[in-house]
Amino acid sequence: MTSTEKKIGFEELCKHNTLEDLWLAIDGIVYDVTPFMDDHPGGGEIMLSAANKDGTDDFEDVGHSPHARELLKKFKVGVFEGEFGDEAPLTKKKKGGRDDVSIGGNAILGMVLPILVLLCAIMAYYMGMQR
Ligand code: HEM
Repeated sequence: MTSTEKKIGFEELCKHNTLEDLWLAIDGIVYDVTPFMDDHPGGGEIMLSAANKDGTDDFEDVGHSPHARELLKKFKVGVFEGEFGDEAPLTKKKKGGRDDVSIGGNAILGMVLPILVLLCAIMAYYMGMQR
């Protein structure tokens, strides 16, 4: 690594997460694999799954050949700096908001109501038999 190398953080990495513009962070190096999209033997789409994160495991899990590793070198744009986040900053969604609570409430109501109806039906049946 030299000091003139471009340093790329998580936020910048996540700005390039489409089929038309894709950067991957593999082993601490960031690669602009956009020109390779159409030529990738595994297809372009599969490389998208390694966007917005440390793509090292995805790359290694496939067992890429030394030829693939050699090819990778020419797409280098810089080195990754900092921490990887859980989600892409631009697509981050709020979790645990009021909507979540109301969805959970409805789900419970949807389960409890049929059980109550069933219990009432069973009680009514037995009360009818005792007469
Ligand atoms: C990290 C995301 C990536 C995933 C998930 C991925 C997945 C795959 C898969 C599934 C294959 C097998 C295709 C088949 O035979 O059906 C493959 C092959 C290949 N990939 Fe990738 N790939 C990724 C990134 C890359 C990158 C960045 C390069 C190079 C720039 C690359 C170069 C190759 C090459 C040359 C092959 C042919 C087999 C070999 O030489 O290993 N891949 N990849």
